[in-house]
Amino acid sequence: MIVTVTLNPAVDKTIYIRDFMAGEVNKVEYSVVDPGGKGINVSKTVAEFDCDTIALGFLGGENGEYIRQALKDLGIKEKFTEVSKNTRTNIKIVDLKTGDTTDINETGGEVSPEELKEFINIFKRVIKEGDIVVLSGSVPKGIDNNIYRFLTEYGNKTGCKVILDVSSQLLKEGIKGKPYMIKPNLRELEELLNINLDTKEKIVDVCRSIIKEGVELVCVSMGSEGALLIAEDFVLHGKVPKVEVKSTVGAGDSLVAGFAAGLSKGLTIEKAFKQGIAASIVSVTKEGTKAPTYKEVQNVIDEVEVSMLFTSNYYV
Ligand SMILES: Nc1ncnc2c1ncn2[C@@H]1O[C@H](COP(=O)(O)OP(=O)(O)O)[C@@H](O)[C@H]1O
Ligand SMILES: O=P(O)(O)OC[C@H]1O[C@](O)(COP(=O)(O)O)[C@@H](O)[C@@H]1O
Repeated sequence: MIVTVTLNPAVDKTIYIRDFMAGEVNKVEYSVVDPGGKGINVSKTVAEFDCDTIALGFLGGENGEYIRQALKDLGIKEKFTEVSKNTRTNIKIVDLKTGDTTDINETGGEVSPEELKEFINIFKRVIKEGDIVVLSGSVPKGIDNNIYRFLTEYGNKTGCKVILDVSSQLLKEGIKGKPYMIKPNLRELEELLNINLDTKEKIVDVCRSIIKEGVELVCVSMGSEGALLIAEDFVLHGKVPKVEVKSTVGAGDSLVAGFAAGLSKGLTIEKAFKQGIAASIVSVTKEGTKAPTYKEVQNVIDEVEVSMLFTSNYYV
């Protein structure tokens, strides 16, 4: 089972504008709406891979109802904790001329201590030995920065593989729980360490120090430059072909999803990584945060070039 946790889901509204200019009147060409939030996007994609998945977290109000119904329509199981505050709406502005995306993310309504307690009880009841647990995204008000450390430690104790895709202080604290894998993008990694990472060697070195803290794998996504997968004794680089970008929103989630789906089906780490990258490539060619299908991913998988950059103690 792939259990996803989205503590701060969102209705993602992606607005397509040609030549977007902040501070000016902009004409919307068209827009799309999707159930979103990082863990939910992962569940949407792994479900396309025929993996058993369940989505957990908080949902409330009209937006919460919309997401619940959308997941039901997609045949995705969920056990979200109902909260009193309406789930947020995140606006994504995609410039049809440049392909650039501007994210306008709401913070998310406050979660009460009782609601948090209920979620934790559900989490403890749902996860089982052998599950892959994906913990992703920001947290709404009312939740401490150490929540992911707690959930990761509980997941480890239960015998799950925990994948953590969060940023800033949440990532710093979460690493202390020793997740199986973290997936920062390059900007998030630089922010975490307050350092400029302008070469692959520098990235590998800092990731190795994170691995020393008890994380097994660090997957650093680098947008159109592909991604690195760093372990104690190897480094893989996945290169991506040039594609027509419709929306980069959810690309990282698709990478995590393709990887998690691969692991749950018993693929090697290298093959799972390749599948994750292929899923992320398909994701950027789709509007909004529409999930890549299994067939679409298999159609591009041979275009992903995965090479070994480093083994044991020398660069190859
Ligand atoms: N412009 C792009 N062209 C091709 N692939 C892309 C592009 N942007 C992102 N990707 C793919 O999506 C992955 C995740 O994107 P990235 O922007 O690094 O993460 P996040 O969405 O978490 O910020 C990348 O590693 C890459 O495989
Ligand atoms: O929880 P956060 O960090 O505020 O991010 C939420 C946003 O991230 C997304 O899940 C997209 O994430 P990625 O582009 O990093 O894959 C959107 O669906 C959502 O609006």
